[in-house]
Amino acid sequence: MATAEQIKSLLQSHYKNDNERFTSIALQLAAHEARQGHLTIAKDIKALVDRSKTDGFKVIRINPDLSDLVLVYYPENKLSELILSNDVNDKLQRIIKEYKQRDKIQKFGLQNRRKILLSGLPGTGKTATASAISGELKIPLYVIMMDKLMTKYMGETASKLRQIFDMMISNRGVYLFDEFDAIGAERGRDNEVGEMRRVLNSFLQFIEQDSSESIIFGATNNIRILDSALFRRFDDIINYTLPGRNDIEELIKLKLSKYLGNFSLDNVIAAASGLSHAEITNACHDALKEIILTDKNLVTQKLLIQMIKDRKINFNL
Ligand SMILES: Nc1ncnc2c1ncn2[C@@H]1O[C@H](COP(=O)(O)OP(=O)(O)OP(=O)(O)O)[C@@H](O)[C@H]1O
Repeated sequence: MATAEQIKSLLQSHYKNDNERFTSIALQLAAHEARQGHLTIAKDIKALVDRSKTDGFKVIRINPDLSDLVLVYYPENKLSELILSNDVNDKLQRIIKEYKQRDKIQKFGLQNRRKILLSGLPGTGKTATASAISGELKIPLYVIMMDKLMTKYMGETASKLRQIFDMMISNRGVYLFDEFDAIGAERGRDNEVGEMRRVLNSFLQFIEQDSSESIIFGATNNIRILDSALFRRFDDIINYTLPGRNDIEELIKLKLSKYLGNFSLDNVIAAASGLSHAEITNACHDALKEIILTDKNLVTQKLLIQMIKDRKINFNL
């Protein structure tokens, strides 16, 4: 029989949504039963744990009040799939390292860095970063629907925000506030509407008080309009820039892999200069689709440049 202590630990990890701990206690239980000679029950517990690993922990309860405001994902992305500057990569690795060893850090009265502002032009990898961190840490990604929060729930935005911050405690995960400027615009700026000011003040208070284990990302294309009071509430600010020459080359090789023909990428890189990672990715996908539909094996220089130029024309770049 499981000890009362083990059952208590199982319940605690379940309520805290701590899958790693839950699994580890369940396996301890199986070992305990096996030592007692209860081999069938030990085998059953082990099989259940294995099954939950392959099925993934997909059953996550979200407060019904938030079900149309918070989307949940279980990404399997990795940071290595992103082309990032060394500086950005170092900062993200540090978030992962500190998160994984948060218990050790907390023993010294310190906190792992987990409130992060991502800033940069559209399509440079901010959302993809939140997804990759979630995949690396094997915790769910919760995306807050900012437009709904600010429009449909106008008048109750602050109380919804309160519920979202409560959820960070009960559902450990990566929380992404995309288009963060919707909340964070400077208090004096065009938000003479009292409600907007109240929302920002509430957010400042909630993020300051937050002591959950979740990772919070705010993402913005327009950091200059953010209220300066926000900056010190974040543990780090990470700046994303358009890809440089080497980044473009790496990105194209990553996206086209074995379908990239054997030619110098110099002219392609020149054509792609000024485009974001997302636009270059889309041009690569366009080129791939073209060779699939025309039964070709490799993407040529001419085709790739054409797809890049089409993107520039279509999107007026
Ligand atoms: N740095 C990157 N490395 C590799 N691929 C990238 C990178 N940035 C973007 N991409 C590709 O472009 C897609 C869209 O990018 P993403 O949504 O992360 O951009 P964003 O910075 O969040 O843009 P927005 O500000 O418009 O939300 C990604 O899913 C990925 O396929």
